[in-house]
Amino acid sequence: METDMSEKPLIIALSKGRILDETLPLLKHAGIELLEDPSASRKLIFDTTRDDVQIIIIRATDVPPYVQHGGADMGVAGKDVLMENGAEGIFEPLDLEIARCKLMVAALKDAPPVSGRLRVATKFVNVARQYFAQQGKQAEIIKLYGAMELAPLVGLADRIVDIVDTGNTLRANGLEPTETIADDISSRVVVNRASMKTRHAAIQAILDKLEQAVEQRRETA
Ligand SMILES: Nc1ncnc2c1ncn2[C@@H]1O[C@H](COP(=O)(O)OP(=O)(O)OP(=O)(O)O)[C@@H](O)[C@H]1O
Ligand SMILES: O=P(O)(O)OC[C@H]1O[C@H](OP(=O)(O)OP(=O)(O)O)[C@H](O)[C@@H]1O
Repeated sequence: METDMSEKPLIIALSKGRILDETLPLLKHAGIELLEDPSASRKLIFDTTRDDVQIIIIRATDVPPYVQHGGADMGVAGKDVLMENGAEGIFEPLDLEIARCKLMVAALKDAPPVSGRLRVATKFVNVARQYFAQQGKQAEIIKLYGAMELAPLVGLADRIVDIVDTGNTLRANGLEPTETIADDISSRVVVNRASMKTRHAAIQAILDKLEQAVEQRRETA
């Protein structure tokens, strides 16, 4: 095992919203707490109660590339984002069991079957392309960055591929799920491959504490 000779703090990448909110209590168990409230700051990099750990707050979809290319040693990302991005160069050692949801295909309620090429609107273009190819269905994938539910309503697409939790967003827009692509989406800890070697002791200690926190929460749930 290589020794960590680095003086640099270990960097953990999180994204604003549910991942930050649900990961912070788990990190607290590892003695890592933010020294300031990120919602009251324009900063992107934050000191923590541990001198050797900093937290960066970036877009959810940017966590994999940051970790992959060493801009962060570790991070937390939704499995959906990891499936879309590809997991080359990153380890995925722990399921935090937070932000649970499904990745589904949806259509207008009672939509007739489509003959020929399906038009599919999504931000998960790689996942969608692969899924419809596996199903042997021809699909034209339309890349959107949000509000996918709108696309079938205005005739932009026949189907969407999106995250579904309660199903409220689909229902509110007259849509219904038609197929499940993945029913086990949750947020995972990801670790840069090189960091896993060079900073193994520090990273493993954090992973162990996070795992304990996940188990404790599971027992009290
Ligand atoms: N409604 C939901 N319920 C539960 N988990 C969800 C829900 N929506 C998304 N998630 C999960 O949480 C992760 C983060 O979602 P979040 O909405 O915080 O960011 P985002 O909108 O995907 O990112 P950004 O706004 O930066 O583009 C997603 O990758 C997914 O795994
Ligand atoms: O099945 P539901 O419980 O309605 O959840 C599904 C919705 O949640 C996500 O959006 P989110 O609330 O994260 O908003 P955003 O993608 O615009 O950030 C997703 O993009 C869906 O629109």
